[in-house]
Amino acid sequence: MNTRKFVLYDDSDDGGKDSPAHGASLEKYQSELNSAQFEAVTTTDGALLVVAGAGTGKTKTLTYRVGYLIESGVPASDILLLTFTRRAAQEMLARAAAICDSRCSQIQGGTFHAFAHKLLRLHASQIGLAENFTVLDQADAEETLDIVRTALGFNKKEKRFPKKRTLATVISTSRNKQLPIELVVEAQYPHFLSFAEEIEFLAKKYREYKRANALLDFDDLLTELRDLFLNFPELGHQISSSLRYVMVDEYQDTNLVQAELVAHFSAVHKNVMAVGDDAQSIYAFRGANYRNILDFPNQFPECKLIKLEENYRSTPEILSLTNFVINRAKEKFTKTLFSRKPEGELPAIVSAPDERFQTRFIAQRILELREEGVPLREIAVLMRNGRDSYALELELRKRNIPFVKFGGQKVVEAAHIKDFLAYLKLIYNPRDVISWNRVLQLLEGVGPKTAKQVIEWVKDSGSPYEIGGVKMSAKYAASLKNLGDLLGSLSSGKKSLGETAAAVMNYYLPLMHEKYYEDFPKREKDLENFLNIIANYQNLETLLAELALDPIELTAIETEPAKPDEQPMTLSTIHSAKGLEWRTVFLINMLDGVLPSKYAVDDAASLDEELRLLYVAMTRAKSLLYVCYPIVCTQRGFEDYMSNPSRFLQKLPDALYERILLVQEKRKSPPQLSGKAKPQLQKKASGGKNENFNDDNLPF
Ligand SMILES: Nc1ncnc2c1ncn2[C@@H]1O[C@H](COP(=O)(O)OP(=O)(O)OP(=O)(O)O)[C@@H](O)[C@H]1O
Repeated sequence: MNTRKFVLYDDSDDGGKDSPAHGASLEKYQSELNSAQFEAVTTTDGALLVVAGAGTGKTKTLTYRVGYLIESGVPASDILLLTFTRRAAQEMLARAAAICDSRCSQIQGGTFHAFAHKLLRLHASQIGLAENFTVLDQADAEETLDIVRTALGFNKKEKRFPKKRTLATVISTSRNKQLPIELVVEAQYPHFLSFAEEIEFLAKKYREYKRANALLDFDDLLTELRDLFLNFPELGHQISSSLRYVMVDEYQDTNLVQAELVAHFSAVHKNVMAVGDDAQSIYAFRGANYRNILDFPNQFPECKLIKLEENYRSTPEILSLTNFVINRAKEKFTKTLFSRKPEGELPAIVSAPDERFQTRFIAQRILELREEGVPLREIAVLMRNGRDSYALELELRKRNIPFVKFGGQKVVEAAHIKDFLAYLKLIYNPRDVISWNRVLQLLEGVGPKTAKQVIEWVKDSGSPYEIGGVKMSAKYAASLKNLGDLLGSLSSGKKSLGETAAAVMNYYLPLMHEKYYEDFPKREKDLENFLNIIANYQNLETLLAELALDPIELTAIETEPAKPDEQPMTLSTIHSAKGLEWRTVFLINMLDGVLPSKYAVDDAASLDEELRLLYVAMTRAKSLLYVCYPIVCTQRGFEDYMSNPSRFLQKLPDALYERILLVQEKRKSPPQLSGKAKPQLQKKASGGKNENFNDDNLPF
């Protein structure tokens, strides 16, 4: 890595001030951690790499290390803990606070992007960034690319030019993997190779456009911060001096820029700990490089390595199956995970006649588990794609089973919320062209052409909210003036965030009524719930940044508030289930083409990543694991076809699992399924006959 260091102050003579004072009572740590975990917690100085398998206590180790450092007298603000999601950070800090005290919640941290955002805001003026820069979320970044693409006339090429989403992927991959655009196009979109030069040019123009309009996309947050360290060494030194202890979770999913940032953060004190599991690397598609974890000892030559191999999460039965599955990966780093937990039930493979049966099986089984005393919050249904659970969501609602969903559509992706947020974004940054485009086109009669004219005026104007003065046909004058007056009056900062949001809501509701007449009541309810969420944020800047950096799931506002005495169960994509655990896990739609994805089957490295994804999913289960697939699937709502169970389920040793067949019987006891017959479980030891089931195998 080409990193130049400019160490301007000499901190070497600090009398060992980095070492914690060891005021912590070691007994607590010794009794609750195994010896490897204890070593990882108490080895605070220097570089440390903790490589560990699933469920071996990485999170626990990090949490206890935070507690240990704080109890040893390290000020919370000197500690940086980087996690993969904000949720993970919040959970970890809450757990740390339970071990130690509330000081733990004061440590610095969050995701790489959020921490980078915080530092860039803080130092914007010093490094030549506009202070009110806007963070582009994924959708906004694509819109911006579209604007640039259209301005360059690339959308009018005779041959099909790549769409905005493809362009965004190519540009982002090239930046995250630090590869030339041409190589990325060749590897991922060879049919667009003839456009490589244009894409390169477009990427350059996109960069310029963002700079000119004070816009930063996600990748910029990381690279701008990296550049801060490279170009402003004194400032960089000041930042790393303040970070005495740096800890990074999920290191296997960092990309090259993130690895560079870790080196910069820890450049002064050199106390850096990375924790990760190469078998759980599932973000290569976003530029993550699991080799970072292998390179860590090279990056930090005096690095100590600690392995965690005792799995505390799962029963030996679940562990045997997951060990077998991950050992099929072509490229792997062998770890021998073992469990001392008492024996439990074999994991089950459930072949359902069709998707409806799969859904009914899961809903019914959840109710049974609840009857048996398993709290709903200890149950999760995991899936490859967010859309895989739509039918199940309906069924759960029908049966009044409360759930939250992670990894599905985000609040900010829903059209009406996007509209609503566009006003707030304009109040914050009146030069946000994408938001202007959106809100202008909500006005009656205003189409893309008129919106463009107004935007051109806004760009050149010193007082962008005064759009009422734009020379336009009289039919728009009043509505433009209204809009400009609203935004202008709310931009003064005199109103609280809640009051601002309420005023926007008042203005927007009649427009929403026009635009979404069909399902207006539902959308209105969404917005009301969204206003409640907004009430938790301190100000507009924090709200917009956090929504972009860590979007809220749509079901979080759609679902009825959970009963206070019963926390909901979880539906989640596998990617969003990372780091979490539940007593019972259902994995649905385990079909070839889904997991592994049809886009991955021709490439060994991609197949390995899919296998790791399955491994992550299965290792979330503590006691019960159900791997389900429908034998017959339906596409476009009416065409049935025979599916293939995932190739990863083939040739599994019989001793590692049992099969469950779903049998439909007339009910003797009171009906639960709206008077219809309900499917019964029929367990079958896998003993030798594990060929795929078809309708003939099913006893009905
Ligand atoms: N030393 C220990 N003694 C008892 N239980 C432990 C110990 N270490 C971890 N556990 C428990 O094991 C489970 C898994 O731990 P944790 O979530 O920290 O693992 P992890 O390595 O982060 O898992 P993954 O990477 O799979 O998400 C948790 O329920 C945790 O409380």
